[in-house]
Amino acid sequence: MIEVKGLRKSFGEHEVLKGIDVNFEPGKANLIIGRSGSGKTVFLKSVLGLHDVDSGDIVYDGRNVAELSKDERTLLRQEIGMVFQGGALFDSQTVLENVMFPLNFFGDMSESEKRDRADFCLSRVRLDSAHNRFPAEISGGMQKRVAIARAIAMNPKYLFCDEPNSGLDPETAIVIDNLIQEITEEYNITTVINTHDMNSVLEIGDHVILLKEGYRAWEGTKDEILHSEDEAVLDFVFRSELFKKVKEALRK
Ligand SMILES: Nc1ncnc2c1ncn2[C@@H]1O[C@H](COP(=O)(O)OP(=O)(O)OP(=O)(O)O)[C@@H](O)[C@H]1O
Repeated sequence: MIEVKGLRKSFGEHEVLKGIDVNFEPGKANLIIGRSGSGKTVFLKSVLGLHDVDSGDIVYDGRNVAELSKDERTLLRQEIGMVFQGGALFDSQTVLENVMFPLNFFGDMSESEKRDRADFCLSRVRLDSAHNRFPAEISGGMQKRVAIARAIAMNPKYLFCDEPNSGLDPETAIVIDNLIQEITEEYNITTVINTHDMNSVLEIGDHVILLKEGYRAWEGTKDEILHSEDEAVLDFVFRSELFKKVKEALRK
């Protein structure tokens, strides 16, 4: 579990996160939603330790990040997988090499163990036939699968995904959402996903956190969001035509 308590983060005079409290449980897809500029990326980066925060606590299974030594932070870092926007694969490396990258960097496996692990992760994301191709030679959906395979290579306890669906058609986006959820449940990972995509909320929103102007404006499940009459939820939800239709149908 990841506990976030009273998280505040400013850039100069601009306070972006205004005291956020939230817990992320393992085995669940925890979704952060909110308008552009509401602070989703700053929040994700703050929890990941990529931003120094002004105040608040970030606790990974009892380990308060602020109190960890440099070595303990390095160990924690190895327990975290990340899927960045756009996949962020290395263009000059093959699919297999991309997945082996964290194993080369952190692990102490032999070459054949690393290959076996990368093979396993690629087959787990149902990508068995692209090992020797380069990212530019495969589709956007396949690139996301490679990014997920790389993120789970080190068997992470925590998985962070920043807009994992960006640039994908709706059908492929749902496949990727379901894959992330399956992996989250199967390995009991604490997964946190930033998303703009209301389809994702309907598909995999076990725990949804709505950020608004740096506050946690609402928190609940995908089913609760559909029935919520909360002002912040309505304000956000009714920007999505799909969601608007679903909600109006439920009201009838
Ligand atoms: N490094 C930075 N320096 C100064 N301001 C920043 C920095 N990073 C983010 N901000 C500001 O913080 C606010 C929240 O940005 P953030 O990127 O977290 O929004 P977001 O909800 O992720 O938006 P989007 O959905 O468009 O990605 C914005 O006003 C942004 O300008």
